[in-house]
Amino acid sequence: MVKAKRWIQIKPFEGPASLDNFKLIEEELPALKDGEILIEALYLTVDPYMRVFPKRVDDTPIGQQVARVTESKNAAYPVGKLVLAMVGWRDKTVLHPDQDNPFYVTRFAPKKTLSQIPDVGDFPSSLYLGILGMPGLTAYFGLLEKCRPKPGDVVVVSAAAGAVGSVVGQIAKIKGCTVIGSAGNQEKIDWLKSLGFDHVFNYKTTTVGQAIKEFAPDGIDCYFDNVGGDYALTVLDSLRPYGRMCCCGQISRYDTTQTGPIKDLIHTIMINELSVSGIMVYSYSENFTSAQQEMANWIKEGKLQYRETLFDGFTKLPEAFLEIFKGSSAGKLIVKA
Ligand SMILES: NC(=O)C1=CN([C@@H]2O[C@H](COP(=O)(O)OP(=O)(O)OC[C@H]3O[C@@H](n4cnc5c(N)ncnc54)[C@H](OP(=O)(O)O)[C@@H]3O)[C@@H](O)[C@H]2O)C=CC1
Ligand SMILES: CCCCCC(=O)/C=C/[C@@H]1[C@@H](C/C=C\CCCC(=O)O)[C@@H](O)C[C@H]1O
Repeated sequence: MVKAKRWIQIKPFEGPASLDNFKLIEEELPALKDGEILIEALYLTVDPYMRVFPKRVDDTPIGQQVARVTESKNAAYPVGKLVLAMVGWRDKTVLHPDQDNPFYVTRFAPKKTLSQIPDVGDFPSSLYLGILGMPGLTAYFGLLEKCRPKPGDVVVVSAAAGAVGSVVGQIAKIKGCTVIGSAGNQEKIDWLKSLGFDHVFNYKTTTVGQAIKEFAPDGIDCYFDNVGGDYALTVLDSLRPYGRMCCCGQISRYDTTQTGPIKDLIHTIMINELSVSGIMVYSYSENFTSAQQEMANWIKEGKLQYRETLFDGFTKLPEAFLEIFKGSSAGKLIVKA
């Protein structure tokens, strides 16, 4: 019998998430049936949506992991093979490779629990949870398909030092844009400047309105919104005619019970003929591999850089998750099991 650990959420979030919301349990896994495999987590992702996505299986928080097959009754999945699995915060899992993803919701999640690691080059496998995985793909499609940047455009990106924002800003530079990013501490600001961002400001000490006045007095062409709230409303109001906004996330609103004021955006959108689009990255599933290949090439050519903040140990999952909302680390947050 194999003993496995998994985290469960023992009480709903009320206000900011805390360690008390989670508990680690141990249980025995069933023996493998024909066709099934046992996988063991190598790297687990923590992402902002985990704070608000309502779905749970066995009270286990949602999430993808890079895992290794360690026992197999399925010839297509030999021991040692690496896979991507949407099984939540579990260190070991018995599953059938063809099984449907219990977290599946149209456009919001992969249809199957298991996905293949794309063959785009020799990279550390943790990157398939970050720059070559869901967050990187969100940046790629959100920027290129929704913001449609042209050379010379002024692009603003919020939460710019995060897994999504840092890729957005770099791709915008590859496309010849002027990039303005924001982050919450000096270390992140220095990193973003080293990546080639033209202007970076600390949104905790400079309002986005002040930053726009200083760095983009003639207005903005593209806004990649990761934070929502008043920040988003301010940038929306500074978009030039035919400006594009990609509404990617509202992290400023996730870790709280409060909701902010809703303003009437319709007039602004109409009068400036703005395209304000939502994005759900899995709508682009069919084009993932070509996007991953292009980003992999950019990484190899030194045009795209990545950064990871690693938490060491499966027991660190809740701590890593809370870190998202503290905002003190840059790049992709990953837990090494
Ligand atoms: N639509 C889609 O398909 C997807 C959307 N997303 C969304 O993209 C956004 C970024 O995700 P990702 O890059 O993975 O996140 P990360 O966890 O990498 O980065 C999160 C960062 O957001 C900033 N932040 C945290 N709390 C707040 C707050 N209250 N107000 C303002 N900023 C805050 C912090 O940086 P700092 O304070 O230094 O700026 C923090 O480090 C999220 O809103 C997420 O939901 C992500 C993936 C897919
Ligand atoms: C719900 C707030 C998060 C929105 C932005 C975001 O981070 C999206 C990430 C998706 C995620 C699915 C998340 C939420 C879907 C909500 C569905 C519902 O029924 O309310 C996951 O699939 C990876 C990203 O595509």
